Amino acid sequence: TLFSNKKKKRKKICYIFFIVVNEFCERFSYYGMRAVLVLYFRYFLLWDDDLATSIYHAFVALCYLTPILGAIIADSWLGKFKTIIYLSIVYAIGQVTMAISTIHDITDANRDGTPDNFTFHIALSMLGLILIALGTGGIKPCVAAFGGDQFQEHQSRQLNTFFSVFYLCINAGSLLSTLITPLKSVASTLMVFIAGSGMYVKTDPEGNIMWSVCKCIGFAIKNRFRHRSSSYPKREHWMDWANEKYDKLLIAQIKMVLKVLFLYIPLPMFWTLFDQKGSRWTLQATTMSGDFVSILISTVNPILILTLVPIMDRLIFPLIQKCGLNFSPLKRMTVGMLFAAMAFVSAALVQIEIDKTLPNFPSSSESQLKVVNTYSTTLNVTISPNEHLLIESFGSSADYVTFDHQDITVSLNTNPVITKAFSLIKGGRQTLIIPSDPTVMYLKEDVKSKPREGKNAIRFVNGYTADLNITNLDSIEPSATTNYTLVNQGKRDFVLRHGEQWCEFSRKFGFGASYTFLIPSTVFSDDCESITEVEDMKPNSVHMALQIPQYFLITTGEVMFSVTGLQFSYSQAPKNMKSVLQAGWLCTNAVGNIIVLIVAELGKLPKQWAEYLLFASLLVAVSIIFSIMAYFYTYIDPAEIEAQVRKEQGLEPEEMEKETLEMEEKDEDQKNEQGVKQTKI
Ligand SMILES: NCC(=O)N[C@@H](CCC(=O)O)C(=O)O
Repeated sequence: TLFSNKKKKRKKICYIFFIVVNEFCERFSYYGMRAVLVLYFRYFLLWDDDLATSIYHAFVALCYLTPILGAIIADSWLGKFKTIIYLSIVYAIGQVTMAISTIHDITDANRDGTPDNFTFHIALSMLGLILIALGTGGIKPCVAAFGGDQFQEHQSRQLNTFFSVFYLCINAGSLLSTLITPLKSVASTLMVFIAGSGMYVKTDPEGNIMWSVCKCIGFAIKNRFRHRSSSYPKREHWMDWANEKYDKLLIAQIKMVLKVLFLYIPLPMFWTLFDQKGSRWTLQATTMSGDFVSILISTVNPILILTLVPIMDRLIFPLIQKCGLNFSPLKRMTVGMLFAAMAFVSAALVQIEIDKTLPNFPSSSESQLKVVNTYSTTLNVTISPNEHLLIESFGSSADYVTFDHQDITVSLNTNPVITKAFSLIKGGRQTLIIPSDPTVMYLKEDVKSKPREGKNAIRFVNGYTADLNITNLDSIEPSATTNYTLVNQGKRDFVLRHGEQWCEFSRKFGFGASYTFLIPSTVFSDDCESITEVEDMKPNSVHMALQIPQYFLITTGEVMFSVTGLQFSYSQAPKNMKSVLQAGWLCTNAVGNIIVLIVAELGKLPKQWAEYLLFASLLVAVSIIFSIMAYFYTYIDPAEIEAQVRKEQGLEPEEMEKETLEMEEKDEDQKNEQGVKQTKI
């Protein structure tokens, strides 16, 4: 017995391996593609930030809504195994379609590097994304439930370990996806999964279960309405009004599912906060300094998951249990929510620090102006009605001057005095450039927010007497100013050229600054030494390491909330509705994403830290509601309830046989475990 049990255990580990490796490959492909999706929208399809972000979130939401479809197909029609195979093929076709949509040569007839027919590329990429959402979402609830199906009812400890390992694989896949291309993994997902085919425990679909569930619920509601008069005796549960027509077992199963789905109502709020990691927190990082921005953003969550899941599973949870505390799944989920709320409090504190260092940007009714003087002498600049600035040659005003009106008149103390009227941009920042010929002074628009991704915005004013060529920029005419170019942090070299003359200058950049470089007429004679720099926006000074606590807190919350939620959804679902409940669980994630979309559309509170605190408070309120709901929830053993109902109905011999077999196996396992313990002693 000992030998055969060991063999069985090894076999189980082997086919569980196929399932978790399958999940690893699938997540690897999904996250790999997702990581470059916004960049594809921005730089290939040339969409603006808002559209790119909205379509990105809509895609993520769709990926978490399609599980309903996958679950219906699996539980009612194909079974989980075939659903995973078929939808993986859909997924692979989606990835290939997406890959084809990125080949600009297909429509680039004039070979200028940009597609000629954007509609074709947009249509193809949208088709690809829909297929990927169908594939990834469709197989996701089935893989988790299918993995769970490989365990028997008495193996709850192993089942919990499975879900932890499953979650580890999700995050290992997402971590590695940042390093290797996603396409290859779709094929390997399928191959790995099919390789284990002969070993899996495959439960058969039980007819169109979702349709039966809907009809049964519909009948219960109709019947209840028909018997609304107080002369009819009340029933224990409103679903009992379906008793007249439907099987007691189906009614009992629906009651179990509805009970859990009701509990899910407050859960999207967790995902609303969680999903802002990729939006608000990423934006926060762009206003901070530190050279690990992209690595931090894409890898810190999976790295922490890989570390925290084993620590929680092997150390923290057993320790809590040893202290005699009952840390039930629903309590863990509540604590997980509180951790996420703390993460947002931490984000708010970091934001307050950042705000102290941010420039004072104009409000929507204000205008800001700075003056740059490239005239040969110091100038006295008067801006009506009462602003007086003394500006050295090749210097600038100390900071921006804020106006609550747009029409200004500028006077220079030249001989004769030069006066010119300007109209400023409402809510904008501008620089008044005074060139070597001050009569042609002009306004140039400045950046009014921190440059993207911690980059630096730079531009040049040509005070030289002829056209100049600067590395990577178009030629600049005398007295003109270039538009801003974004440069990365670190040392950058620029070569200035006019005909045969040239000189080179280097500059070390930090993060998120903006500069205007003033090129004097002597630039070639002093080898670029005389180029002066005007700091339009200071570099970021709050270090990105300050974001680590918020990432740590939210990931701790995720481990408590999400891993437990997965296990809970599986263990509380009746056998024929395991994938449906997994899909319900994933839908909480979809709703969370949709809320993020709405919040992004509605705009922000004037102060970002206040928005973070608002979200933290909302989640605390929701977790209180959830803990009250959880208090009234009684954990069930779906198999036991099903067996009881069957018993009441009179068991069929076939089922009785199956159950006896399972009981015998359970006994065998227990005896074996005791045997192993005795041998160890
Ligand atoms: N760390 C992110 C992560 O693991 N995300 C999961 C979502 C889990 C869930 O919704 O239950 C994933 O990508 O599968």
